[in-house]
Amino acid sequence: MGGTVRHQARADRSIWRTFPRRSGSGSQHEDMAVVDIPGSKSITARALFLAAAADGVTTLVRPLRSDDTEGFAEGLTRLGYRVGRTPHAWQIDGRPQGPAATDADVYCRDGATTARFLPTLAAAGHGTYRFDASPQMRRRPLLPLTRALRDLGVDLRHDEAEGHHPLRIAAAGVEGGDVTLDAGQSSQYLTALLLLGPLTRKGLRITVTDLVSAPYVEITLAMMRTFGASVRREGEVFVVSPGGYRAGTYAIEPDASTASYFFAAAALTGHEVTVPGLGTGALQGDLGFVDVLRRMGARVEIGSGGTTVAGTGELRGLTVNMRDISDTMPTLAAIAPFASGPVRIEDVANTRVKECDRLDACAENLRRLGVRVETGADWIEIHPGAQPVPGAEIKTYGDHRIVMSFAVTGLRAPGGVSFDDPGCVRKTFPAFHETFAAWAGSLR
Ligand SMILES: O=C(O)C1=C[C@@H](OP(=O)(O)O)[C@@H](O)[C@H](O)C1
Ligand SMILES: C=C(OP(=O)(O)O)C(=O)O
Repeated sequence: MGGTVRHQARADRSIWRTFPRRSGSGSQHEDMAVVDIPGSKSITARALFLAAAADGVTTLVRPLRSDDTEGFAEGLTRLGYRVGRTPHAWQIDGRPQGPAATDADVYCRDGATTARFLPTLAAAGHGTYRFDASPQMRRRPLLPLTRALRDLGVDLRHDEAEGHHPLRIAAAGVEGGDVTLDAGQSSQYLTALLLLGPLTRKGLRITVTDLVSAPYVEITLAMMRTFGASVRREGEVFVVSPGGYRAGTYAIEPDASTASYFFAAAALTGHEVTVPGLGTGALQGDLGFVDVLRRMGARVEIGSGGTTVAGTGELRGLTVNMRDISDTMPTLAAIAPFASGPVRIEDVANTRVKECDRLDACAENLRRLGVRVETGADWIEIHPGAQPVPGAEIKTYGDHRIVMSFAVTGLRAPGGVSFDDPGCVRKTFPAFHETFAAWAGSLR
């Protein structure tokens, strides 16, 4: 897709014209919307791994259908697993079959969950497996994980750059035992090892020296238990028992990081949005983004059936630590120019090793929008100015979150925003532009 998509403030029926006044309880908003958000990428990826590793046929209900998860499912097919699809469910047969089970080439596309989780599934098998990924994913690190796998006796070689794809594994099962891991750059290293634990002969005892994105590990632990594994945490040590996984039926909840764009847009424009299926009991830490919006002045209700965010006309500046929810850092950076004071986001060094260097990408695009911004090794500070934000072409760096975040900015920028690569949203939300434009257009 070329640079044809544009998200723009509406001059005729402006969605940012006036903010409803807050008074009393309940909703005073004329403008209400319910948005169905596609399934969680992180939960779909884990569910695919767990289903493949389980002892029978598993049905995944409402999996995310996007490039990352299609790539994960294709990877499983390459490794000899049967994946059946209907529009709303995928069925995975947990027994790899045919020659692919012992000799396979897997292409992980842009997906770090695929590129980091699938090699550990392969390591638990018996055969020769080669993994490669897109240029974007090849640049992203995985050395702490591959080092830990080698420490556990896995015969693993990086074919080109040490600690990066492509890599090959001559697998003969994993005995298990003690291993130490630094997950200060990515929690996905720890998730990959945890998922492997029940497939080893003796189980795993993983000592973690540092950890970012900790709520993603909670998702992993919860889902492993649902699939019948025994795992416990003793401070910095994670103890996983052998015994494999049980097949079953698993329903995927909506993606909380994706929902952040709609929540942020509501807070920014003074409208109200409800995302069903993502409420109390949700597994994903990124739902915590609504607490940031609440601190800024939005009204937030998290109920058993879903979450509602309503803009109040107030969008206060703040300082916030986003170590646990850093996928929503660009969402906050993109609405920060409209806050009443500076917005400082801290402890997000790992966002520099995502699909792109997100601190630099946010700073670059905010500057294109005429906004003053400063960055450091692990922080960004955005200074709203007195002038309106005119709009700009956004440099995406092939990063879906840069596109989806700055689409929100476009709702308040009279000149709107356009993108050099709008299609990169395919990674997690192929229908983003249509869905977002239709939703924004429905607001009065
Ligand atoms: O485990 C997961 O599904 C994810 C963990 C996070 O990555 P890091 O742990 O690398 O921060 C997050 O950014 C990514 O989108 C998904
Ligand atoms: C960082 C992300 O993806 P991943 O690490 O799974 O490729 C993301 O979706 O923002």
